[in-house]
Amino acid sequence: MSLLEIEDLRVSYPVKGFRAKPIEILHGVSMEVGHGETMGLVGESGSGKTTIGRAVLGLVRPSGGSIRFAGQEISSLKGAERRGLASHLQVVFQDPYTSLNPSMTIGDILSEPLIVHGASSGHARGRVRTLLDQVGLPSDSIDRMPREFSGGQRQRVAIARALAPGPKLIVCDEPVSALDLSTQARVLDLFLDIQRETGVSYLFISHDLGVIRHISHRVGVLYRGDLVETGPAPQVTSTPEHDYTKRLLLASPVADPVKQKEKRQKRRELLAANA
Ligand SMILES: Nc1ncnc2c1ncn2[C@@H]1O[C@H](COP(=O)(O)OP(=O)(O)OP(=O)(O)O)[C@@H](O)[C@H]1O
Repeated sequence: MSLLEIEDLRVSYPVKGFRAKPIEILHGVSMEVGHGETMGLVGESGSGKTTIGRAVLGLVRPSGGSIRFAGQEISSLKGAERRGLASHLQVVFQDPYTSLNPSMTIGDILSEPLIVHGASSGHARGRVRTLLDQVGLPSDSIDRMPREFSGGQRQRVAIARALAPGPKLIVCDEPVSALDLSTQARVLDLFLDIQRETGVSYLFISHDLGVIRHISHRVGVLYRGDLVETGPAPQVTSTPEHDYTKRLLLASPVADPVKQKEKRQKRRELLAANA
């Protein structure tokens, strides 16, 4: 049994206007995330990646299908039952500038989820030091404010906060796209190290095929609310089967200008063949 099993997931959003019908964003998505696995979810803006993450986190109610976590149906959980899941299911958002409370110290930001789950303040303080070490931040960060940190360091704090309750799965929603390239690489490596140490699973959302290739064991490609291709990361990101994935691959930038030119030509040919 996989840790997360999503089956025929449908989500619709309301549309403003008298008698306007809700618009369906996800049209029956099925996918799984195994224990200790990273499932990468890639697709262009508006394809519904974040909506899948929000449905898993209980932030949006599906109009159909099921979401099972560790064997339990969670799509209709509410109140205390949903809150009880929080220690197993965490999230890291895209923007490290807005996701941390600017008026709290790093120590308080990291202690909060521990104290909510019943830890004493002494125990929480000790655990915070371990978490800071785990994400590569100095222990004196504990008394500092988020504004004193760079974007990459703030994202490390956000990762530590997600790790605090010892989750089984972290939904990572574009967690490196607000960072510059070298910081991206370091934060991605941190995600990999943490997974090796803790066995946590990731549902890793990104529009960037390069990022997805680097971090994922398996990849799902989302196109306009449908999962059009799923498979091992090396296969999907180098020899994709679906035309949309081929276009996505040819649209991703490469450093070598000759290769970039070849890619542009292949992309033109593919588009012409499908015109
Ligand atoms: N709360 C909402 N109400 C109405 N429509 C929404 C809402 N949230 C998202 N949408 C629409 O649902 C579609 C999918 O959005 P979603 O954020 O899931 O896509 P995405 O693939 O994550 O895109 P991006 O990479 O730009 O974040 C978009 O057309 C978006 O405008």
